[in-house]
Amino acid sequence: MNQSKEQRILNFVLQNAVRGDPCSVLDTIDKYCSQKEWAMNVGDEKGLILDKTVEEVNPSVALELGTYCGYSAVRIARLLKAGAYLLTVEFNPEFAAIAKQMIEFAGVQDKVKLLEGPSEEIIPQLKKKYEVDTLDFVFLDHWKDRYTPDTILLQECNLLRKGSVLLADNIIFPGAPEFLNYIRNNPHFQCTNYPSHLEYMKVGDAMEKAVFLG
Ligand SMILES: O=C(NCCCCCn1ccnc1)c1cc(-c2ccc(F)cc2)cc(O)c1O
Ligand SMILES: [Mg+2]
Repeated sequence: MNQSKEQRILNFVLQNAVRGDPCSVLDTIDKYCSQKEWAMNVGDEKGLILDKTVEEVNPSVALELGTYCGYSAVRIARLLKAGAYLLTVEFNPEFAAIAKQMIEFAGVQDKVKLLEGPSEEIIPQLKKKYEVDTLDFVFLDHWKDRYTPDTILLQECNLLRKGSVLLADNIIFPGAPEFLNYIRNNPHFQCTNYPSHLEYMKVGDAMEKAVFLG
């Protein structure tokens, strides 16, 4: 059975990156996806915006929606302080299996909990099943039409506190127009736009940061 693109990306990392070195895993994925096969990792350019936001927030508890191959989970986890952790949600079992191996190879598995399933089912379980109080940081990178309903769900489940930071990928391409309209017109959020480019391409894209005001 011929391999998936995601399996080829993982194999390239296993053969070319340095085990236990998150930066080498990120660089190797970026090399493969810019030179051989495009893939929907947040990438190196938008990755810098993600890095700066994570460093600014310095979260104790972070949530990622949309794990894919684990690139942004490794990117976020490598910056977390001792005792801090990332919960990452992936709907697709094949992607989750790849991401698990990627996260372990990078050596950040002790900081990352990979949750497999639909975000609308997992979010309501975070407090009781995963012992979350509130989330300091949320990275939205899953289905673009889920950004708004899941942001509403996070609020309904009391998972946000004054100062919680949301960062959303793909505001321009593929685009999340309904989310942009929702979040920018919501008095409970303070928004900032970060223009950038679609991963590995010259196409314009952007990230949107939204701080929950309580
Ligand atoms: O669809 C995207 N991500 C969601 C993937 C499925 C998430 C499944 N899931 C996980 C948890 N709950 C649900 C995405 C797409 C593109 C893109 C850009 C150009 C193009 F021509 C085609 C595609 C670029 C991204 O940066 C993206 O993030
Ligand atoms: Mg994305």
